[in-house]
Amino acid sequence: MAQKLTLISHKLCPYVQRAVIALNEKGVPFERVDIDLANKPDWFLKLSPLGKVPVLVVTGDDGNEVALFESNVICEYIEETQSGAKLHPLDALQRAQHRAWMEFGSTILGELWGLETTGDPAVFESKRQAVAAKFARVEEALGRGPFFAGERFSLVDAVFAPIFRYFDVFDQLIDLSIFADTPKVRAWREELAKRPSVRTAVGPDYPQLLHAFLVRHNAHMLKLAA
Ligand SMILES: N[C@@H](CCC(=O)N[C@@H](CS)C(=O)NCC(=O)O)C(=O)O
Repeated sequence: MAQKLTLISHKLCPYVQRAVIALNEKGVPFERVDIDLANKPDWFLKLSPLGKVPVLVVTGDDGNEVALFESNVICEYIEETQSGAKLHPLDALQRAQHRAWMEFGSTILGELWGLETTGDPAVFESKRQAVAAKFARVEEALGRGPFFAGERFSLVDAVFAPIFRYFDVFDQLIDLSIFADTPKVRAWREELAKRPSVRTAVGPDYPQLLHAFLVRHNAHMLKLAA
C-alpha cells in the first residue's frame, strides 16, 4: 500500500489553503476532509493538539498514521517528501529567508483576524494601518516577479495566495486601501489569482461562504465603514 495523505480542513481556512496549494503544485493526490470548527468532532481533537486545522494525516505503507499540525510544517513536509516542482530554493540562506517570509504571512493573517473583530473606529484604523505597513515591507522584499522569488513559484507564494484571496472578498465589504501604495504587491496578487493551483484550492462556493462569514462576524466593522 502506498503512503496516503489526508488533509483535515475547513472550507474557509487560509492556513489549509496553503497546504492544498503546495499539494496541487506537486500534483500529489490527497483526500480532503472538511470539518465544522464550531462543533469539532472528538476524533479531530485527538489528532490536533491545538484544535486547529489544517492537520495532515500521513498513513504509511504499514497502515501506521501520523498526524502533522501547523500549516507551514505541513508545507515543508510536502516539499521534502513529494516529487514534482521544487517549492523551496536550493540555497540554504535563501531557503531560510523564504521560511521567514512564510512566518511573516502567518503573522499578517493573525493581524487580519484582529481587524475583523475590532469595534472601536480608532483601534480599527490603527490596526488597518499596521496591516498596510506590513504589506509595505512585503513590497520592499519583492523583486521583478512574477512570483516572490522571480520566475519560480515557491512556498512563499503558497502562503500569500490565500491571504490575497481573502482580501478579494474583504474588498467587496469595506475599502481597506491596504495595497494603494504597493504596486509590486498588487501585481503579485494578480499573478497568484491566475494560478491553477490557487484557483482550485477552494470550492466554487468559497466567495459566497466567506462573504456570509465576514458579514455575520463583523456587523460592527461594517458600521465603522458606513
Ligand atoms: N498556526 C496554525 C493556525 C491555524 C488556524 O488558526 N486555523 C484556524 C482556522 S483558519 C482554526 O482551526 N481555528 C479553530 C480554533 O482555533 O478553534 C497553522 O498555521 O496551522
